[in-house]
Amino acid sequence: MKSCGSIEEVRANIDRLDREIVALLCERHLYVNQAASFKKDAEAVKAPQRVEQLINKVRTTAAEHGGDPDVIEQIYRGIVSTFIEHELRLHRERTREQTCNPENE
Ligand SMILES: O=C(O)C(=O)C[C@]1(C(=O)O)C=C[C@@H](O)C=C1
Repeated sequence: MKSCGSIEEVRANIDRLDREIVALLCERHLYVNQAASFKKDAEAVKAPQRVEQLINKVRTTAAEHGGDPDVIEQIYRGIVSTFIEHELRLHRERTREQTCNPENE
């Protein structure tokens, strides 16, 4: 990270990083969508043990980068709970499609 000489330079760097972060979040979202199709019920979608495991991993990664593990944990809890909500909706829609489709009877 370089030291900036103006707020414009700071914001240009934030914008540059946001483009990368959003692209990575979009790729992450595609994998989360795939995860939903491997799950049987809402409990499996929530996967609380996996959430705690990944929180521990991102806390470690934050520390390795000289970051603040508490801030990163807070950000990730927001990301994962948003994905869980989306995954639950996807799962409900798929379950409804399967029960309503006569070919599945
Ligand atoms: O790993 C999974 O099972 C996922 O569905 C992905 C993910 C995530 O965003 O990382 C989302 C929902 C689960 O609560 C756990 C993790």
